[in-house]
Amino acid sequence: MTLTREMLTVPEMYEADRLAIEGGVPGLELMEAAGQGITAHMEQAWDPCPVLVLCGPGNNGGDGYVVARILKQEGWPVTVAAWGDPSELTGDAADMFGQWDGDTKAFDAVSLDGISLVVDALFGAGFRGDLPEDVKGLFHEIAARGLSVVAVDVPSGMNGTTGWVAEGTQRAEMTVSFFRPKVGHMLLPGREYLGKLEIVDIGIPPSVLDQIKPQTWMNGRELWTDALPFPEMSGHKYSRGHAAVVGGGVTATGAARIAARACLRSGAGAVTVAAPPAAVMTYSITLEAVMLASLAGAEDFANWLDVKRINAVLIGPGNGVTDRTRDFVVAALASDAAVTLDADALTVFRDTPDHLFSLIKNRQAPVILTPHGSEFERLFDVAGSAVERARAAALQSGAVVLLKGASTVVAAPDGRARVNVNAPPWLATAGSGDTLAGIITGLVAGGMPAFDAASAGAWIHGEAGALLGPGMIAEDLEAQIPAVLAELQ
Ligand SMILES: NC(=O)C1=CN([C@@H]2O[C@H](COP(=O)(O)OP(=O)(O)OC[C@H]3O[C@@H](n4cnc5c(N)ncnc54)[C@H](OP(=O)(O)O)[C@@H]3O)[C@@H](O)[C@H]2O)[C@@H](O)CC1
Ligand SMILES: [K+]
Repeated sequence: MTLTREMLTVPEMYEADRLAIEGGVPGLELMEAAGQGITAHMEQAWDPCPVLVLCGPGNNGGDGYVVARILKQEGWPVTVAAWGDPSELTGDAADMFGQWDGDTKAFDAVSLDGISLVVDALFGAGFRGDLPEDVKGLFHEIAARGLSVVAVDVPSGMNGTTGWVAEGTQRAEMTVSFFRPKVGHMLLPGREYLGKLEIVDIGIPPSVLDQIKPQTWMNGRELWTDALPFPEMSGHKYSRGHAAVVGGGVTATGAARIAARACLRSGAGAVTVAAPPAAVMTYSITLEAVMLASLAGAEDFANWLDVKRINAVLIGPGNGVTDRTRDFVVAALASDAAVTLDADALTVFRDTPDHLFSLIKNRQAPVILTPHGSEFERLFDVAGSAVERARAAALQSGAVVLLKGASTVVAAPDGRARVNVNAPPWLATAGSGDTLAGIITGLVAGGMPAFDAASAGAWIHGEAGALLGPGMIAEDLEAQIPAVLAELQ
């Protein structure tokens, strides 16, 4: 069931292609099926109209010649323009060019007059470097005329693994790709260039995935619903876990309150805010079901975690970049509880990230780090796409790393990564991250494995934001959690 959520890197897609051919599916059949899949989606979205098919020098161009042939057979007025000399095509693409029975214009001779729709079959998985100047020029003119573009596999210029786009890459209205989505399809900036993404079955047997063993998934309920901590009839509140949320000082209590409530709603049987004594009064008049403990220093905190058998701790929201915050993190990491570190609890280690990582690696219980982009950069010196960076950070730290962004990535130290894309843009609002950290901590307290809890937390958070719509504030999110959980049950 989880099979349909995998995403492939470009090398993995080439491997899928190779294994399918080795298993007896001819490459020409895959290309024919690719062309059929593209035209089927085009015919659903558009009535026959004058179409320009731009064909490149590799197999992406080969797909283009299939599209041109099928559309022409079905009565569409088709113009084909080739980038490079089509007589130099090799392999399946040369074969498909041979089967194209219309004219093929030279790239610099092409006119957009009278054209309504453009098929971009110039470069796909094999693109590297910069777009050629003449391609950029034509793309610019296509955009200026407001013509709709259908991209084959990826908009030409986009990297299917990283989502990176070369200068001049043209936004498509529809992108048709094959077998499984590519990781880059879900990452920015590429994700915004695709238009509607359609994935077509081209006859690659799914069994090739047993050999490829993809490590990246589109986050979604099929991946973790079974591990959600729904309470049992025989359970009582402490059997559902007791979470602690470390609270900030008197002028910064809101973040911990938001997180604690989200935590209680999401699976913890009980939640206590561990507050500095001076702030206890503020917390006590603003919390009801969430309990309160007055804890002066890290030693008291460590003893209390033990006595109360706290099984999940959240530190960070509103905590301040202070020695107290760092001491509380060290105490929490010395306990048996699962630990979520967010915001200031990450930033306090900006000068000593290796110290944090060694504390994480020297414990049994899981740790989840939930940085946004700049918090991430303070701890990790890694390059690449969001998936590559989150994965490298998880490996380096020994923690599950949830890197927040428009495409939030959750990575495990064993190399698995999930990309979450259900979050609406209005979810980027003050306090939203506190809610997310609270949800995750609640799920962990309820017994969910850390990687699943972080994945489910990101999804539930996104779904709650989507239910609310524009104008929502972080305080609203918590009240949506029951509806989202009910939908998952
Ligand atoms: N895999 C599958 O399962 C299936 C794959 N299929 C299709 O195959 C596509 C992959 O085909 P592909 O490997 O031939 O690569 P493709 O994207 O056509 O480009 C290579 C050509 O572009 C050139 N080139 C590159 N960068 C350039 C630049 N900056 N500026 C100028 N030139 C540049 C490059 O030149 P070279 O680097 O060799 O000098 C080479 O000539 C894939 O996206 C999908 O559409 C389907 O048929 C179904 C089955
Ligand atoms: K393309």
